[in-house]
Amino acid sequence: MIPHHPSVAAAEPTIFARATGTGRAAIAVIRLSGATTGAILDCLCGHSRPPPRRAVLRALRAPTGSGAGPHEHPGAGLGPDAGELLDRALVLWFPGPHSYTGEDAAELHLHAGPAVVEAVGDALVALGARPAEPGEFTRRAFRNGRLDLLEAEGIADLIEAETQAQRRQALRQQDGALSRLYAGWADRLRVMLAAAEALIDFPDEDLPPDEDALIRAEIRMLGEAMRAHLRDGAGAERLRTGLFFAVAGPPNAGKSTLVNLLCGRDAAIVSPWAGTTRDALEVRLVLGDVPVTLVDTAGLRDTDDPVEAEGVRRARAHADAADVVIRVADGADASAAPGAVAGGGSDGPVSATTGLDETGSDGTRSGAATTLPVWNKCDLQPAPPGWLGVSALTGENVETLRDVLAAEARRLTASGAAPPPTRARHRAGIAEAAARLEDAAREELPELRGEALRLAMDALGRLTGRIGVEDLLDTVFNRFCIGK
Ligand SMILES: Nc1nc2c(c(=O)[nH]1)N(C=O)[C@@H](CNc1ccc(C(=O)N[C@@H](CCC(=O)O)C(=O)O)cc1)CN2
Ligand SMILES: Nc1nc2c(ncn2[C@@H]2O[C@H](COP(=O)(O)OP(=O)(O)OP(=O)(O)O)[C@@H](O)[C@H]2O)c(=O)[nH]1
Ligand SMILES: [Mg+2]
Repeated sequence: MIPHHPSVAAAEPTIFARATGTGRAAIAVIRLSGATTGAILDCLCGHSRPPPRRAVLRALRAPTGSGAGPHEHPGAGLGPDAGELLDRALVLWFPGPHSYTGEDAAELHLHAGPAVVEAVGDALVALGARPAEPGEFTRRAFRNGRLDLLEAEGIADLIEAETQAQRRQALRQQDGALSRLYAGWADRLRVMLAAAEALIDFPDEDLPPDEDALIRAEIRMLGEAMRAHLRDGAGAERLRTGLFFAVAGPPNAGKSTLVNLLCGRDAAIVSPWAGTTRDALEVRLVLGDVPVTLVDTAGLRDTDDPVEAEGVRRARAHADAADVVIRVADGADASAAPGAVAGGGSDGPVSATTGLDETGSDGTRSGAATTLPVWNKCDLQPAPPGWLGVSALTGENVETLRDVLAAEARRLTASGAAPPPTRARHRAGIAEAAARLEDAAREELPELRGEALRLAMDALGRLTGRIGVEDLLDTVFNRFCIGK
């Protein structure tokens, strides 16, 4: 870095970050991106920069003078002298624009010892690079047009994916499926907008009389496609974030015993005394290829104990917010007959497939979509009709319960074949675009219709991160031959 050279000073600083996780590992990958990457590599590798896109073994040496500390001279160490050996590492050089970020970039595949990583990081800082912010490589890739916002989100989801279903959904979005769908809609909008613009510029000529009706029909069809997309999408968003299942019911019903059985470890305290569980206890499991947080809660009852009362309050809050409530009845309790179960909100067992309101009108996920009535201790007393009888003690029917829960998890996260929206941001953007299309279909004046269509396009443009003003000019110009 040469601070006073304007073209260099204007360039983005070169950034670096460890791309692999911390903790004990064999290899640590440090990636670099930015204009001075090549010069930094030259210095580290004793002026023997590897050929592009080839993994080559190099002795990495500290820049001379780096012992003086990182803040001395940003350009220090770019000279020819070799300093202390830091590691023998595999080095990759990705000259821009054919790199992940589109900038000059590199990777250093180091031995993963913390001292090695620290020494190389210090050397990079001494050579004028700075540690990257979270997501900064992908942010640069986006700014350089390597991917759009939706694809960048897909990458984030791919990194987070815990199950194969999540991986498939993320990969599809990373591959541009959602981008292509929205870009196709934006193309259709551009044609409509061009038609509206033509009416403004040439109000009396060129357009057949039924053109107006055709444009309106096309606007309505596109709006309907967007609304169908929104209807399809709640499951995809739930698959991305995972589900919450609450285990609720009266004290001593065996809720904690059941939770331990489902997660396969001794997570919750079990005792023969009612009121054992007070704090809500979360365990993570995978059901139907969906990550599920299972919440064990305090038994629901009236109590004078303020601590237990707070537990009961939290239990109800968890049941209200959960995607599925597993309502456990105490089969050993004579008063546990259907209709006498405490705290579930409604009387008696509720079918696992009723009470669904998949998506609120604002597109948010709804609470307590499903209640599953489970009759525990069926080893003592068989389940009445409408209840799934299980025994957390003997394990009887617990695998059936797991299957039912897995089916419910799959059902709640299902989406249609088309790429679905996977974030609230997508729903909000598409809902906005659909609303502006409704405006456009209503408008009589071409100017106002054009404005509504433009707002719809902006909403789509914000989803991909590209607002296509230039594209719009091109389309009007090309398709309608205005200059003719
Ligand atoms: N070592 C390593 N593994 C990795 C990554 C990485 O950056 N480094 N990735 C990081 O996310 C993912 C792979 N994604 C990548 C995407 C594009 C390019 C790239 O260099 N693209 C160039 C050249 C393409 C080509 O040779 O065909 C380009 O698109 O112009 C590299 C990695 C997963 N695995
Ligand atoms: N016979 C029989 N006993 C069970 C069964 N499941 C649990 N128990 C017993 O019931 C008692 C209560 O079990 P917990 O799992 O602590 O019940 P809980 O619903 O979590 O109770 P709270 O936390 O107090 O609300 C314990 O003694 C368990 O061993 C079962 O299926 N059959
Ligand atoms: Mg308990």
